[in-house]
Amino acid sequence: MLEQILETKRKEIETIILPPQNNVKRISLINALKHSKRKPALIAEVKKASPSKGVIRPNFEPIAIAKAYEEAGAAAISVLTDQRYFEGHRDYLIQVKQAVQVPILRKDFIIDRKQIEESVRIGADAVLLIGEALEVKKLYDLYEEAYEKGLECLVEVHERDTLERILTVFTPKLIGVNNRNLKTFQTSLDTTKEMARLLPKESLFVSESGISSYKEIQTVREYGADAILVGESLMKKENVLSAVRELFGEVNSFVDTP
Ligand SMILES: O=C(O)c1ccccc1NCC(=O)[C@H](O)[C@H](O)COP(=O)(O)O
Repeated sequence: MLEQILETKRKEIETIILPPQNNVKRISLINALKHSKRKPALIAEVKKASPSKGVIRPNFEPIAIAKAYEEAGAAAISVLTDQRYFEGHRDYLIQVKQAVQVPILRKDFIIDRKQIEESVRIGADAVLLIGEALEVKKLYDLYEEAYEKGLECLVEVHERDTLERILTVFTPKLIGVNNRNLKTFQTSLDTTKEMARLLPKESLFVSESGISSYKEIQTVREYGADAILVGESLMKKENVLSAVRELFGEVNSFVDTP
């Protein structure tokens, strides 16, 4: 599946028309995660659909969702901008950035400098770089390019080998361990557990995907996660504000009937 997505991206890059520079105040994702009141800090995802689940949220209103996430105490918001597989759009990120004060992560398949420039112009604060999608040298070049342009990077890994390869070249400031197997789409928090002990102490650590309960939050916290990235389980709930509170064990999910 990843190869299929990347093939689509390679073709799309040719067609990207860079929008004019959007004058926005850049906010540090890393600082927001470090200083979050919620522990682990929450990166809440604006996600309409996915290759594994199809449409998750038919009634999709990115601005309203983002504002609710912010009100619920999310430290940052992740916006999927891939159109083909996630029904996202770069315009959603532009709109969300204007509507909230928390940092915005552009969640897409970044494989080229042109996408970094595009991310700057649409107002992203950080971009995702996926270890399995890039040669380490290329990943490092994009990482440097992003930082030079004022963006931070979440360097995501799914497999131990990928992490080990990256760490021979550099130490990312922010590392995401993705619990989703890219071949089967199954999620397992064991991935977080297994990778946690390999992570450099100086990197901030995000556990991504497949988190849907307070118990699971406690589990990844025990494994050492500083932050979590959650999409589907929040997007499936009509009221995302109370969905965040439920996820963090603050309100009961049961509604009493008379
Ligand atoms: O979500 C998918 O099905 C997917 C499939 C293939 C590549 C990436 C995919 N998701 C991107 C993400 O990493 C997630 O949207 C993010 O971590 C949130 O995960 P979840 O809470 O499970 O929606």
